[in-house]
Order: sequence, then structure tokens, then C-alpha cells
Amino acid sequence: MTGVDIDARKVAGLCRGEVPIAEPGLDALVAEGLARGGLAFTTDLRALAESDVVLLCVPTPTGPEGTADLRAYDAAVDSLAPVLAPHCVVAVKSTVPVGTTARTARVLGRPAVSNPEFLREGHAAHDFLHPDRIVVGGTDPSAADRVAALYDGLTAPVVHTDPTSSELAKYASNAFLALKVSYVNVLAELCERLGADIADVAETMRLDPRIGAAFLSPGPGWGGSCLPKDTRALLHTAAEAGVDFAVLAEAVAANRHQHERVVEKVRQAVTGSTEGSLQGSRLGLLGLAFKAGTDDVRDSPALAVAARLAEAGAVLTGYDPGVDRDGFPGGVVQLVDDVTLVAKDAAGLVLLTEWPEFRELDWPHLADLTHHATIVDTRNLLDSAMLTRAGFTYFGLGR
Ligand SMILES: NC(=O)C1=CN([C@@H]2O[C@H](COP(=O)(O)OP(=O)(O)OC[C@H]3O[C@@H](n4cnc5c(N)ncnc54)[C@H](O)[C@@H]3O)[C@@H](O)[C@H]2O)C=CC1
Ligand SMILES: O=C(O)[C@H]1O[C@H](OP(=O)(O)OP(=O)(O)OC[C@H]2O[C@@H](n3ccc(=O)[nH]c3=O)[C@H](O)[C@@H]2O)[C@H](O)[C@@H](O)[C@@H]1O
Repeated sequence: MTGVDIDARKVAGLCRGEVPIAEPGLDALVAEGLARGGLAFTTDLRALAESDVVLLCVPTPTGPEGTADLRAYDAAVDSLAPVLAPHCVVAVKSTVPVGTTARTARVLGRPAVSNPEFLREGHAAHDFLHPDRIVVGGTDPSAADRVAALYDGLTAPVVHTDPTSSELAKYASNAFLALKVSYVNVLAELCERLGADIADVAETMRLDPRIGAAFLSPGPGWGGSCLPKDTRALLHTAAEAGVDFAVLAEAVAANRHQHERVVEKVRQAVTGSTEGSLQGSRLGLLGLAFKAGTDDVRDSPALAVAARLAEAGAVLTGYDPGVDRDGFPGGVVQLVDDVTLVAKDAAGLVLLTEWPEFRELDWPHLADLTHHATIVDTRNLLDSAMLTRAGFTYFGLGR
């Protein structure tokens, strides 16, 4: 198997076995592939000349008006045209709008098959090897079978369908996850107003298999490199098709509201008033990645909240066990590599990413370092009784 990328630095590192992203198990898989000789990395597309199947997994970020920006995708397709052997099938792993696979087939003059990816960041190796489902959307049965055969040996159900349904199924899945988190976030707000506890409400819902146990944890809003861009792209697709997807638009609006709600909670916690000013308040942020287990800060809700806190005049220091300066865009948060620097003289702490190791911090010591030992835990990660014993005034979500 050969991996081709236009990023020469990435490729050079991978050839040395250096994986550029934090993904448990991936280093070992790459090392094993390189050692056995079955895996290679290059910037030279000609290495694909003998390939039977090429998997396209280039970025499809948000473009103008929420559409998927297909410039990188189209450039990759164009660059493949002169290289591929006549028998080669192209499998589209990138998340692409409906119609893209069919267009790819036309441009390349060969069968293309939609085969979207459902892995989660932070679990990439595991999820790829243990998928819940495999979707193969093709109009050419033999091409579709060849793509499906790539997964022989995995036990997941395979959905054979047309490319349009396959492309839509990917967006539908991510958008539904976003919808679910927005639902629970608004529910948490309602719990606060009514004196209910979101933990018990969500637990009751989780026990219903029709609802499902996952994606019912309130937080600072959903983010990451995919849910935000894919909800925007699906809304655009729906609008173009003349369908009013108001329920999804509302989930997106609720996500923005959630960022603002966290800021208002911090304002109330730190100043004691809904009208209080955060101007000049030193706040320490615990967690910057869009979720625990990844170093990825793309479209992180932590950074969306940070931007709003900075707008309100707060001075921000941030610590994240997974994020280093190389992967951090900077901006309004001063990144530090020692959690005590985040607490030092802070008017309050805001926990934004659910890193389990935050539970093990020396909380009494951190309380001593702060100016005001106040913490807003936007992930309901910490034990409020333990934090109170440590000297903190604790605020969670939805209770
Ligand atoms: N990140 C994730 O967990 C998942 C991503 N996806 C989809 O996979 C696609 C890629 O996403 P990521 O891996 O996150 O993007 P990424 O930006 O991390 O990586 C994409 C790679 O493609 C390379 N590239 C760009 N143009 C190229 C070209 N013309 N030829 C060769 N290589 C090129 C880039 O240098 C980069 O290394 C997107 O469509 C995304 O929606 C789908 C499921 C999960
Ligand atoms: O298309 C993609 O790239 C991928 O997008 C998501 O995976 P990922 O971006 O890794 O992130 P998730 O684990 O889905 O989390 C998304 C966001 O929702 C938040 N979240 C999740 C669950 C929950 O209960 N509460 C909650 O706030 C997370 O903190 C995070 O900010 C999907 O889960 C994958 O199936 C999909 O393949």
C-alpha cells in the first residue's frame, strides 16, 4: 500500500515512521507496515500507476456559503487522471457533496465508488479496523465489489447502494450526531431552569436503546474538523434541493447559543452577576482540543468560547495535555505547558475539554494558586464534592 500526499514534510516524517497526528495505535501500525515492506509513502503520484484501487481522502473544508470547498479534491482528481492504470477504480473516502462521485467518474473516465469514512479522531486506527458499517455506493457492480473486497476480513455490515445515497448517508450521520448533542445541551439549560439534573435525565434516556447511549453528554458545543463543516454543507445541499431542513439549522444555532451560554455562565460564576464585567479578568482554560484524546483544535468549541471570553475583555491562559505550540494557532489564548501556570492568580478556571487526567490534578494546590477559586466545568467531568472540598466554588452544566 502506498500513501501519496503533497505535503513533503509529512511524507518525509512518515517514511521515518513519524506519524504527524496523535492517534493511539497508529504509530505501531505504520512502524509494522514500514518494517514488513508493505507500506510506503511518497509525494510522487506515479507510485500509483500500478494500483488496483485508489482511495481519495483529501480535505473538503467549508467553502463559501457553507458549501464544501472541493478545490483540493478536484486538484487531486485532476492529478490522478494521467497516472492511473486503465483497470484502476477510485474510491471516494473524503466527505463530499452528493454528485461528486459521479462527477469524479466522468472526469477520470473510469468507475468511481463512494465509500465514506466514519472513524472518530482519537480512535482512528481502532475504528477503521472495527467499523460499525461499511458503505459502498457505486453504479458499476464490479467496481463496487472491488472496493467492498478491501474490507474482507472485517465483520461490519456492508450497505451496497448508489453513490448519491452513500454520499448523503455520511452527511446524515454526522448531522444527526450534531443534532443529538445540541438537543442535550439545550436540555441541560432547561434542567438548570427547572432544578432537574441532566446526568439523571440523560441516563434515563440512554437506557432506551431506541435513543442510544452515546452523544448525550452536555458540553461547550460540538466542534472538530467535521461536524461543523458537514452540517453546514448538508444545510446548503438541502437549500439547493428546495428542502427546509429547519431542525438542522436550529441545531447549528443552538451550538452557537451554547458557546454564548458558557460565557454567560463564566460571567456569573466569576463576577457573581449576569451583568458583571469580565474586562481584565484572568481566566485559566483547561483543555483546548475539540474533545479529549486528540491534539486537534480545528473548529474547537474551546476556542469558540475563548474568542467570546476575549471579546468580553478576559485575559486567557490555556493548558491542554494533548496540544503543543506546533499545532496551536495562538490568537487570544496564551498556551502554557504547566497546569499551575493556568491557575496562578486566575479569577476563575474554565474546563473545556474532558481529558480524564484533569480529575487527578492536585486541586487543593490549584485552589491555593488562584485569586478566586471558582471553576466552570463545561463537561461535567469533575466530582463537584471533591472540588468543593479542595476549596473551589464549582459550577457544572445542567444541574
Ligand atoms: N478527520 C477525520 O476524523 C475524518 C475525516 N473525514 C473526511 O476525510 C477527508 C480528509 O480529512 P482529514 O484527514 O481530516 O484532512 P487533513 O487535512 O488532516 O489531511 C488531508 C491530507 O490530504 C493532503 N492533500 C491535500 N491535497 C492533496 C492532493 N491534491 N494530493 C494528495 N494529497 C493531498 C494534505 O496535505 C493532508 O495531508 C475530509 O473530507 C473529511 O471530511 C472522514 C471521516 C473522519
Ligand atoms: O466525519 C468525521 O470526521 C467524523 O466526525 C465525527 O468524529 P470526530 O470529529 O472525531 O468527533 P466526535 O467524537 O463525533 O465529537 C464531535 C464533537 O461533539 C462533542 N460531543 C460528543 C458527544 C457528546 O455526548 N457530547 C459532545 O459535546 C465532542 O466533544 C466534539 O466536540 C463522527 O463521530 C465520526 O463518525 C466521523 O467519521
